[in-house]
Amino acid sequence: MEVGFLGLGIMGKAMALNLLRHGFKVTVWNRTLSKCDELVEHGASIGETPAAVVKKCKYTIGMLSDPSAALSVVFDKDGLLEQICSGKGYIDMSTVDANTSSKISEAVTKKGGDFLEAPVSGSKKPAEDGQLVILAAGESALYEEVLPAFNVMGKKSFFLGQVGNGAKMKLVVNMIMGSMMNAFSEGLVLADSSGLNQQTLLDVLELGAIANPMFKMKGPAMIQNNYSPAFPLKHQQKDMRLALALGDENGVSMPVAAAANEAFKKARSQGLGDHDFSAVYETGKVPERSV
Ligand SMILES: NC(=O)C1=CN([C@@H]2O[C@H](COP(=O)(O)OP(=O)(O)OC[C@H]3O[C@@H](n4cnc5c(N)ncnc54)[C@H](OP(=O)(O)O)[C@@H]3O)[C@@H](O)[C@H]2O)C=CC1
Ligand SMILES: O=CC(=O)O
Repeated sequence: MEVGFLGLGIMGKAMALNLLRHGFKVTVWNRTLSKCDELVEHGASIGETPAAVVKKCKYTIGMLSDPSAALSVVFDKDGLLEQICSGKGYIDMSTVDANTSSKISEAVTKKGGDFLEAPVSGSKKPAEDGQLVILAAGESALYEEVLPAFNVMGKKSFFLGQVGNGAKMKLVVNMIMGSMMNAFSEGLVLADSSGLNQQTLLDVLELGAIANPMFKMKGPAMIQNNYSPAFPLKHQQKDMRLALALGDENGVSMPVAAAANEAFKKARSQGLGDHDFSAVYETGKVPERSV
């Protein structure tokens, strides 16, 4: 299967490499074109523009940072709309809101193409290991056609019905994750400030009812102040913002998520946006008390 891939950031690079490793022919494009070089070393071809990629490939996948990037590769000059047509499919795996996804879907289908949104749950390591959870919605025939690619990138794919449902599911999941990360950070600060050993807290958490892979993976790095980015904080804040907007649309009160969003915003204003989202821990630290 020949697949186009737009967006070679933390996730896109790992996902495209997995496709190459499993024998897919992959044509890649990235806004910063030099990021394509490593993929070319692994056998990928380069498309000079999103339109050039779509011209060459029956199926094209997008993995872009946010709604504005997702819209840009579709609607801007040399964007994929210039070449999408009947017989071709676009699969947007970026985390965006349902409204963005619907705009893209309408434009693609108006040109005769097929559209699927397919955001993913799972971070850098699951992307590298082909262990993502794929939350697809849109054209069901396209879903069936691209399952071989999903099976390489993920451990489980869900088909959730009409366009928008994948985006919403992803935002709900990440709203919960971002809120949990803030509770965890506050717990680490409270343990430290009240004279407890943070590693012992991690050991206790690991053995109890709220043990989870995120605490286990992020905790040891956080207490070492290591925030090497797997999931950039700026993207987590974008997801909180979009989830809160979804809450607004549906009249759902979300005070916990709203507080978490404020903490992520504060972290961004402190220059932590490109660090891992666990760097929100820094915002809660108690300054050295003067005696
Ligand atoms: N990292 C993670 O753990 C996870 C991330 N996600 C979601 O996946 C998506 C990608 O995340 P991730 O790979 O971490 O992000 P990165 O920030 O590492 O990569 C973002 C990508 O988007 C491109 N991009 C940004 N702005 C534009 C633009 N205006 N036009 C064209 N391309 C643009 C970047 O290009 P350039 O290289 O030129 O900057 C880059 O390829 C996001 O929606 C994120 O929320 C979902 C699950 C997990
Ligand atoms: O979107 C981030 C993730 O870890 O999932």
